[in-house]
Amino acid sequence: MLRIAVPNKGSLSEAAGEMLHEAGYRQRKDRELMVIDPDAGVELFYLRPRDIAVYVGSGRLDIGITGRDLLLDSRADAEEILPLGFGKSTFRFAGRPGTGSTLEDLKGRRIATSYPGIVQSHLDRAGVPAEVVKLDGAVEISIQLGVADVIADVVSTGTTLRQAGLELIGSPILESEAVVIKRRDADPAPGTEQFLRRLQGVLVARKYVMMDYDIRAERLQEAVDLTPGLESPTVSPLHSEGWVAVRAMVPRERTQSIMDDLWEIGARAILVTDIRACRI
Ligand SMILES: Nc1ncnc2c1ncn2[C@@H]1O[C@H](COP(=O)(O)OP(=O)(O)OP(=O)(O)O)[C@@H](O)[C@H]1O
Ligand SMILES: O=P(O)(O)OC[C@H]1O[C@H](OP(=O)(O)OP(=O)(O)O)[C@H](O)[C@@H]1O
Ligand SMILES: [Mg+2]
Repeated sequence: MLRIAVPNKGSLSEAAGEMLHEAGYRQRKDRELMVIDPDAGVELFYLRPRDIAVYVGSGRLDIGITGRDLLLDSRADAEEILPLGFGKSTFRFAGRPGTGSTLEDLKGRRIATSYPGIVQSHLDRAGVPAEVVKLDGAVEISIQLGVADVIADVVSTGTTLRQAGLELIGSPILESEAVVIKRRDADPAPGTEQFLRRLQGVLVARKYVMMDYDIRAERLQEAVDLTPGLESPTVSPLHSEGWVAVRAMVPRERTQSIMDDLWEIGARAILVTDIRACRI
């Protein structure tokens, strides 16, 4: 069975659970640490997100869901194989106003972070010597409390930084999101392809809707240009002479504007439905 590591807590756990549920995997009850789903051929292990790359990198578990930033910080022998589109964040330096505006301004400073691996590599690459202070969390307050001059942390909405009166320094160190990982340079374990196909199906079902409409045959080409589908739209004859029915997947975020444009060229009976599941 495919052994999969899943976040048990923190920012990624709920969204990862939802995605696995939508992909048809059994959900954990209460706070089970392990779930066996014999029908789907997987064993799910609920672990701290920070530890997931370590388990996968060591080969104890076949694949895992974690954050790109956590993967890189761990320096584990694991690699990203599929981005999942949730848990998005950036990783940034910040300090009190006036601390500096570029990476070079961090020279000789004390930098507090829960991600010392990322920060140290970034400083080494840039040739900027600084002292990295490892904290477990709530790093934004460390400057006020006098243990650091600068912080490096996950920024999502920016609210925490604003509340602490801190300003961003330099450009983003990293753009992160949840990713599927496997052991680096190892052949994918049996069942990996099927797992990825299921998750890709969820990603597509979230990103696209199905659009159906009727159009006069002579305007079909214009309509198909508006709704080219993923490969090619389905076109079927209608009982009424000179009309055809078209069915195509369209990006969810463009649904309304595509309906406006279709209407303008004479499409009628435009219907939009959610895709519950798919394999592309
Ligand atoms: N607002 C956010 N705060 C923290 N992490 C976030 C946020 N948005 C996305 N993430 C991502 O979630 C992962 C961090 O999750 P993790 O469970 O380690 O930390 P956490 O959510 O801060 O939980 P904890 O309370 O255990 O510190 C990283 O990949 C990070 O990029
Ligand atoms: O930009 P924002 O939307 O404000 O989110 C980012 C903040 O959220 C996280 O902290 P969390 O609440 O997980 O506490 P922690 O620092 O103890 O991990 C993260 O470490 C930042 O502090
Ligand atoms: Mg946190």
